[in-house]
Parts: sequence; structure tokens; C-alpha cells
Amino acid sequence: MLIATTAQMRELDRAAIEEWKIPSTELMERAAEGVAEAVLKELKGRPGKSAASIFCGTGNNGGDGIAAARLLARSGMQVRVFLVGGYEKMTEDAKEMTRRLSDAGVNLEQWRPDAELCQFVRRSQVIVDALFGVGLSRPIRDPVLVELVERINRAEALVVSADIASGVEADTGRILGTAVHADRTVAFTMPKAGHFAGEGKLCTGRLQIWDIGIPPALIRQGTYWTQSIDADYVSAVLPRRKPDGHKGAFGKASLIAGSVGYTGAPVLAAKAAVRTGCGLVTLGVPESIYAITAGKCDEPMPYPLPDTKGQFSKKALQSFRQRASGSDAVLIGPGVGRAPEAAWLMRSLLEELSVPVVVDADGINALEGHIDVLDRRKGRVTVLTPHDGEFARVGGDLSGGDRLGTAREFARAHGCYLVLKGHATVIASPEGTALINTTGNSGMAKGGSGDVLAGMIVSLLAQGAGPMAAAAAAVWLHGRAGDLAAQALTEYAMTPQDMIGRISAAFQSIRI
Ligand SMILES: NC(=O)C1=CN([C@@H]2O[C@H](COP(=O)(O)OP(=O)(O)OC[C@H]3O[C@@H](n4cnc5c(N)ncnc54)[C@H](O)[C@@H]3O)[C@@H](O)[C@H]2O)[C@@H](O)CC1
Ligand SMILES: [K+]
Repeated sequence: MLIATTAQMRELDRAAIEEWKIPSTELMERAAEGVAEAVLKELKGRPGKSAASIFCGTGNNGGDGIAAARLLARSGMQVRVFLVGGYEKMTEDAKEMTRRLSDAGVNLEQWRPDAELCQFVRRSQVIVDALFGVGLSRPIRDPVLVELVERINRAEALVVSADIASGVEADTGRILGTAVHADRTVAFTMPKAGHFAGEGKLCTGRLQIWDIGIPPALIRQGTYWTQSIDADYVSAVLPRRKPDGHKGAFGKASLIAGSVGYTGAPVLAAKAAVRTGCGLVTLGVPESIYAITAGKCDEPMPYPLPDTKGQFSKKALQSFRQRASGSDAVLIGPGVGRAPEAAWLMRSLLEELSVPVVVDADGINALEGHIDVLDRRKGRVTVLTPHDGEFARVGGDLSGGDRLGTAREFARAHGCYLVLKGHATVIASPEGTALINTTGNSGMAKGGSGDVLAGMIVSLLAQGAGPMAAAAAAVWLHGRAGDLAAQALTEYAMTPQDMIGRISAAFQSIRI
């Protein structure tokens, strides 16, 4: 799904109102219909037997809530509508909705956490959160608001957020102060990054996009730099398989991985690469672990490279050149260790390889203090796959909490493709585009999971996918395989090996 920025949302609303002469109150009424419909659809009992507490801020998000309250009252629900903030601060449209509400016989009440109101909130089956939308501009600090957000989050009621969970920064997914944890979010016109990225994802609940009547022609005019990755996206970008292709037609991936102490990483990466479809997977490992690696590999082709004290030595470079010539894509780093010669090898490979290179784990660590090596690859394809710790080692600063923005900046500055792994993995390109993944679970946060992903990415690159396509498809399929493994085995017990076994089922869940 294409993701709009708050600036783009404002521009769409403005153009619809000023250029297309669509009354702003009409847009607000449509937004309210979306919220009311979501509430009524989810309601367990009959509307006449149900109560809703509707919390409204003073901006237009609050206006949406006030309008939704009228629609819910009309359905027979017992609604009480609470304004949080001063009446005089309300926008004109929100005031207009207040008049319409009062014409329908419902009053807008000032929120105060007294016993009687709190009692009503406690017995409400539904809470509508219309405190802040894309206009949230600073952290929520007002004690009345902070207490209210906590109250909403403690409540048993179904919580439906209008546009975005209040407290989530729409462009980043950061929580500003505190935030509502919604069960459902009805987002207007287009999704925002905050629905998918960072902690915002956890506050969103089930997301629904609701058309409020912005002309499609206006929406099409925009250039959207961010997208979420879903099954349709993956099936669109996956390299097609030629019916008459032989194994050479599906690419050769060369992996350089492993050390004494890390014998699993190379095998996991290589097996995942095979499972993801490439024709040939070769795997260079330090001599000391060759025998054990060979014993674990059937389809991938392992070979020994010179090592010293169990990690690659400088001599491995020459041997790798001979073995890996003709590769379509290379993966370096899983489990290679951090000894100086192994790190030197990682950097030397980056300097000389002209084919796409995926740099994972200790391959990334080898760039600590040597980021110039990465910069010199500008123009060649490099996919870096750090988790937060590795990202920090190469200068990625996540202290601001904006994973999306930070990833985008890094990719642009260093001319690489960045796969910033974690909850809602972000992928950023040197051109400034970014993707946010929607699959995966905490059962994947286990050693070996990253090796599987790296193998999947290099496999797709070898098959001819572009770097964004390869990264996006691999990340989504990897998460999907993880979700399927969790369903079958629980997040506790599932292993990266189990995920490799479910890559096939992940493929089956998309149109191919
Ligand atoms: N015509 C439009 O522009 C439409 C807007 N719509 C709704 O309007 C929303 C945007 O409305 P607004 O731009 O009025 O913004 P919001 O309603 O999101 O909030 C802005 C208000 O909150 C205040 N505020 C921001 N951060 C605060 C904080 N931390 N503590 C206390 N107060 C804070 C601001 O000063 C401002 O008064 C959208 O998310 C959507 O829900 C929809 O009604 C559709 C049409
Ligand atoms: K909201």
C-alpha cells in the first residue's frame, strides 16, 4: 500500500476543498461514517443495548469523533461525547459538527475524570479515540490527557481510533509522550507510516483504509516515497520463472560465511538461498569447519577456504576469486567472526566485487570505522542487513526513535540499500524510497533468523530481482514463513530451521 506523509494528507484535503470545491464538512461526515461503521460492525450486542464513550480533541480529528457520535446515537447506541480541551480552541468544522450533534439531541460534554463519567466509560462497550490525528505536533504531556490515555488503555471496551491512534506520530510511528492502543484504526484516504512503523504499529490494531471522498485523480498526482509490503507487492516484484529455464538461468549465488563457533549460520543462509529459488548456491567456509558444513549440506555446494585460528585468512581472497567467478550475487558475513584477517577479507570483497553484494552480520561489523569502503561502492549494488546493534556500529543513530527516517538517511548518504531489521523491518534505497514490512513475529527474534533472511535476499538477487524487490520479497516471505512457523509451533518453540521449512508455504500464500 502506498503511504502518504502528513504534508501530503494536508495537501490532498486542501486541494479537494479548495480546487474541487468539496465542502470540508462533507469530508468530515464521510470520515465519521467510516468510524461509525467500524464500531457497528464490531459491536457484540445490539446497538440499543450498548454504550459508547467518544473522546474528542479540539482539532478536526475531534470533529470526526463528534460527527461519528451523532451517527452512532442515530443507530440507537447510548453515546456520550467528551471534549478534551477548550471549546474556544475547536476548529470551525468541529464546531459545526457540535451543532449537528446537539440538533440530534446529544450534548458535547467537557471531559473530567469524576466518578460519574468514569463509571460511564467503564461500562461502555466501545471507546472512540478522536483525540489527535495527523495534527499531533508535540508530546502529550497534559496530565488530564495522559490520565485519559491510560484510562482508555486499561478499559475492557473495544477501542476504535479515528485516522490514527492518538499519540502516534503519523510520519514516523514514534510515540509522542503516550499513545492510545487501539483495537481498530480507521485511516482516512491513505495509510500513514505511523500505522506500520515502530511502536505505532503496536498501537494501530487492525487497520482499515476508508475513502472519505478525496478525488482519485488528486491521489494519483502524488509521488509517494514509502510503501508497506504486502502479498500483492511481493507477487508483483518476484522474478518470474522461465518454464524452459535450466539451473544456470536461475542464477548463481555465492556465500562466504562461517567460522569455528559459527557453523550453523552458513548452512542456514545457504539452505534458505536454495529454498528461495536460485539455481546454484556455493558456500565458501573456513577450512576448519568444512567437513562439518559439508555434512549438513546437500543442495548447497560448500568448499573450503584458507583460515587462521578458525576464521578466514587473507589467503581466502585469492581462492574465493577462483571459486566464485561467474556469480550473479554474493553474500558475505554470516558468522565469519571479527578477527582482523576475516574483517579485512570482508572489506576486500566489497572493494573488488562488481556484482550485487549482501552484507550481513560480521560483514557489517567489518565496516566499523571503514564506512568509506561502503561509500566507494556507490553505483554498485550493496544491500546491508543490520539489526540495531550492527547499524549503530556503522554510524546509524536510532536514538531519535525514527527508524524509517534514519534508515532512509543512511541509505541515501552511503548509496546502499538498507534492510534495518526488527519489528516492522524497514528497507530504504539510495534514491530515497522506503518500504515497511508487515509480516513477522517475536518468535523470529532468535539467533539464525538473520542468516535465513540474508540467504533469501542473495537468492532473489541472483535470480535477477532488483535490490528493492529482492529485499522486500525476501523480508516479507521470511516474516510470513515465521508467522506460519509460529502458528504451527508457537513463537516460543519455533526455530530458524522451521522457517526454512516454511518458505515454500510462504510462497504458496501469494499469487505466483
Ligand atoms: N479537512 C480536513 O483537513 C480533514 C481532516 N480530517 C481529520 O482531521 C485530522 C487532522 O486535523 P487537525 O489538523 O485539525 O489536527 P488534529 O485534530 O489531529 O489535532 C490538532 C490539534 O491538537 C493540538 N495538539 C497537537 N499536539 C498536541 C498535544 N501533544 N497536546 C495537546 N494538544 C495538541 C493542536 O494544537 C491542534 O489544536 C485528520 O487526522 C483527520 O482525522 C478529516 O475530518 C477529513 C477532512
Ligand atoms: K485519533
